[in-house]
This record gives sequence, structure tokens and C-alpha cells, in this order.
Amino acid sequence: MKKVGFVGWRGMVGSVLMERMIAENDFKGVTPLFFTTSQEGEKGPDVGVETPPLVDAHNIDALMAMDIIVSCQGGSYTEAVRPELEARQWDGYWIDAASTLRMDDKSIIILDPVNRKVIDQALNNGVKNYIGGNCTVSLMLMALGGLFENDLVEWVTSMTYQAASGAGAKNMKELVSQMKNIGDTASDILNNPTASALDLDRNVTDTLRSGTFPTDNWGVPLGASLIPWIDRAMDNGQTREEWKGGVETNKILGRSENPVPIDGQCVRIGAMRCHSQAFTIKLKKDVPLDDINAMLAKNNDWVKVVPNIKEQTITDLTPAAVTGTLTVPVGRIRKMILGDDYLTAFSVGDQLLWGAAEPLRRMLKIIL
Ligand SMILES: NC(=O)C1=CN([C@@H]2O[C@H](COP(=O)(O)OP(=O)(O)OC[C@H]3O[C@@H](n4cnc5c(N)ncnc54)[C@H](OP(=O)(O)O)[C@@H]3O)[C@@H](O)[C@H]2O)C=CC1
Ligand SMILES: N[C@@H](CC(=O)OP(=O)(O)O)C(=O)O
Repeated sequence: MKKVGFVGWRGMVGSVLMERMIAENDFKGVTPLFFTTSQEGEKGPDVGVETPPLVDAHNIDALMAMDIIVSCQGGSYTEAVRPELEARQWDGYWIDAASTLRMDDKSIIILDPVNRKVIDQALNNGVKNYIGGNCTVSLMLMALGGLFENDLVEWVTSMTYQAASGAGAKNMKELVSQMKNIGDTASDILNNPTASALDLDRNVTDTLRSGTFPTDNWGVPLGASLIPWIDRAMDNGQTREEWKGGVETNKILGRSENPVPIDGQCVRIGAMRCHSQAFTIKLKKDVPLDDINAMLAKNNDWVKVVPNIKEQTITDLTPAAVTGTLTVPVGRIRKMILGDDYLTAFSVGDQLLWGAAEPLRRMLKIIL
């Protein structure tokens, strides 16, 4: 059995990966070894098979003994360790959630329901680095794969509504603390039947602007507000999250020659772990809506076309409905008044599942 080293297994992405691997019985097919940057010698996670105590994740000799390493530890770890392994001619497979190596020529961005051919070709060509894509990009492709597969997309804008989990565990906790703070401070007004909505609004606004509102991690209020900036600035005015939308999508699709222009605005909202996106899609030609729905629905086993009617939209096309599932609903699909070759759609997806852990889990299975 192949020896597989797991680094970053107790972080948020790593924990979701462990849950999925246990649910799919994946540990039966490998000899796992768990690494740590902080808990050497302690007991590893309970994954249903016996494992040795945790090994130092900077122990290069121990890493060298692995056939495959799966890292959810983060970019700094990748930057520190991957070059050392390469320098010592380790020829195992490196599967990684961090963005560090995504655009590297010697790496493939993995999303096998969409780019299995690209992955298979890379395996045949001896490529060793397989990197999970940006969550927003992977979720867009899971939703709109049918349009790309049929080469119908001239360009896309994606306006995102991104969950707190994308910024990490501390930020998720702070969002809920912010919500609690708002609720606690407003409780007298909420419980007073004679108080008006404007009284409530004044109270909430005062809370958001007070010096005691918890903002250590976000820097500003997210609960009862939003943040129209994700990741750092690029020179051209985009944020890095917006830049990834174009470059990573085209790399996943293997379209370096003839890239599809993709751009938009990425916005953080107060959802917990589902990213949502509103698309404007310029089609290469006018295609009937029924054909578009059929193409989208049959692209992969997880996309679900939601009819453009209120009842199903508000029950099925929301973070509340999708969180914790692998389903990627896409709805609000219609032609725009801009013209019959302009399509709009809205999708939702769990950013820790298809957006992070699931492509890594599936890549491990492909290699095995
Ligand atoms: N969050 C996201 O949405 C996405 C993240 N990624 C990438 O995945 C990587 C990891 O992200 P994420 O999982 O959010 O990172 P986390 O911060 O949750 O975990 C990273 C590491 O922090 C250490 N750690 C320290 N304290 C704790 C604690 N109390 N609980 C758990 N772990 C702790 C663990 O390492 P140790 O056991 O060695 O101490 C853990 O592996 C990043 O590169 C990120 O870019 C990719 C796609 C989406
Ligand atoms: N940037 C994403 C999360 C993330 O980790 O992305 P990346 O893997 O591309 O760094 C978000 O904030 O929602």
C-alpha cells in the first residue's frame, strides 16, 4: 500500500478532508502517517486504522519516505518544505490546498470533474504537483462546467458573496461573536413591542460603530454589513481573489492559448462556509435556455439546476440549504435584456468541500 503523509490535517480544510476520507473509507487503501508543526509525538487522529505518533512536519527524512504527501498546512509550509524535497530529488506526489504553487509551470490545478483529461495527461507526463484551486474558481466551474465544456463562453463576470470560512477559523468565530454582540445589545428593543424598526436600526448602527465591537480579525464589522475586498491588492486595481478568477480558471481548463476573459468583484458577506456567485455570461451564440439547462445539469454529478421560480430558489439556492453538502446548485438562469446571447445565473457551493478538501481527496484516489 502507498505511504501517504498528511500535513495540516487538524486545520479547517484538513479536518473536512479527514471527515470526507473517513466517510468514503479512503484510509483502507493507504498507509497513513500524520505530521504536525506543533504536536510531535502526540496521538494522531482517529481514522479507523492504527497510526504511529505524530511526526515533525519539518522532518525531511520522514517526508522523503512518503509516496504521496497531502498538505493542508498553508502556503508558508509549502514554500519552506516543497523546494527542500525537490532539492533532495523526492519523486513522490505532492497534493496541496495552498495557492503557492498553483500557477507554477510544474503544477496542475486539480478539479477532476472538470479537468480529468488535463490531470491524466499530466500524470502521463510525470507531473508531481497537484494543487487544489481557489474555492471561488472551483465552485464556479462545478456550476458552469457545461457551458465551458461546450465552448459557449465568450466572457464571464462573477460577482461573489463569499463566506467567512474563506478567511479562516478565527474569522468564522468572530463573525458569530459580532452577530451575538448585535443581538445582545438590541435585545431590550427587540423585546419591546412598541419599539420601532428605526429604533432597532439606530441601536444596531451604534453597536457596529462602537469602540467595543469585536473586529480583531476582520478589522471592520462583517455581521450586519459586508466587506467588498478579499485578499491583497494587485497593481491593476483587482484584488488577488479577482485575479485568480481569470488565471486559475483558464489554467484548470487548459486554455493558456486562448483564455476566456473572466473578471468581477469579490465580496465577503456574513455566510459561514458557502460561497455564492452571480454570473453575467456572454455566450458565443444564442442558445435556447432548455439546451443550456440540459448542458449544465449533465456536466457533473453534483451540479443541480434549480428552476427559476421563487419557491425552489429560496429553499434550494442558499448557503443555509447547501452547507455541508457536495451539491452545487445553479439557478436564476435566464437570458438578460442585454440580448439573447447574454445569460445570467447564480450558484452556491460549500467552499470547504468542493472549494477545498474534495478535489484533494479525489486526486489522492486518482493517483492510488
Ligand atoms: N480556509 C479556506 O477556505 C481554504 C484554505 N485553503 C488553504 O488551506 C490551507 C489551510 O487553511 P485552513 O485549514 O483554513 O487553516 P487552519 O488555520 O485551520 O489550519 C492550519 C494549521 O494550523 C495549525 N493549528 C494551530 N492551532 C490550531 C487549532 N486550534 N486547531 C486546528 N489547527 C490548528 C494546525 O497545524 P499543526 O497541527 O501542525 O499545529 C493546522 O494544520 C491554507 O493554505 C489555505 O490557503 C484552500 C482553500 C480554501
Ligand atoms: N481566498 C479565499 C479562501 C482561500 O483560501 O483561497 P486560496 O486557497 O485561493 O488562498 C476566501 O477568502 O474566500
